[in-house]
Amino acid sequence: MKLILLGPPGAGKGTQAQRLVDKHGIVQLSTGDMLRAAVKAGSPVGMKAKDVMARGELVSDEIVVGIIEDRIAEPDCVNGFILDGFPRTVAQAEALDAMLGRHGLKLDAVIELKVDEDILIQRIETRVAEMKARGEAIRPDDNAAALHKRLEAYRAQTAPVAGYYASKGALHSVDGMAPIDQVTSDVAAILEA
Ligand SMILES: Nc1ncnc2c1ncn2[C@@H]1O[C@H](COP(=O)(O)OP(=O)(O)O)[C@@H](O)[C@H]1O
Repeated sequence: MKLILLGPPGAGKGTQAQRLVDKHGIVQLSTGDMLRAAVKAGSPVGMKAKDVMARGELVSDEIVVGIIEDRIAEPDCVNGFILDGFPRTVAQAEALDAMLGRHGLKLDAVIELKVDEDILIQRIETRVAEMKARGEAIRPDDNAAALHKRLEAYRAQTAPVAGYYASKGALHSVDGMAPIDQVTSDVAAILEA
């Protein structure tokens, strides 16, 4: 199964992706996680991405497309994957179509988690407070200024990606404001259809 989860920061993509991983035995490919790993490792990609990410802006399409193309060719992706945080621009979506075509792969579904914007800031603040309470490291972009930028980047660059898939008849929307288990069953219903 090959899926895309779309939605703004704080929409619950990570939570739902983890449940899909457990249920279907597929892998979660989060470009955010991969980029944070690259930053931590101090690789050339990480060095390019570090400051851009901390500001809450988007890393170049070229970098993330390259990362995803390498990753989907790895053996653990044979059962399928969930793309989380990618594609984040229409150019990335077009590059993904081309790369899937080259690998003879096809997406099963694109699922958008729809959430009111005012709730997002609140959710992320709660997440940060919980992580702090557990003594976990806070992401450098989980501060008010970067968060504002991330939402702005979402509106300007990523919201059009939903339109891109909608125009191909591939987009399914789920109410991301519903309780977590409800979102999970709404997603499951789409995948079973
Ligand atoms: N597909 C992508 N294209 C460009 N930049 C990306 C992409 N995925 C992740 N990033 C970078 O990593 C940061 C964190 O991404 P992510 O972990 O998905 O966070 P969130 O969805 O909570 O904003 C983004 O703000 C951006 O700088």
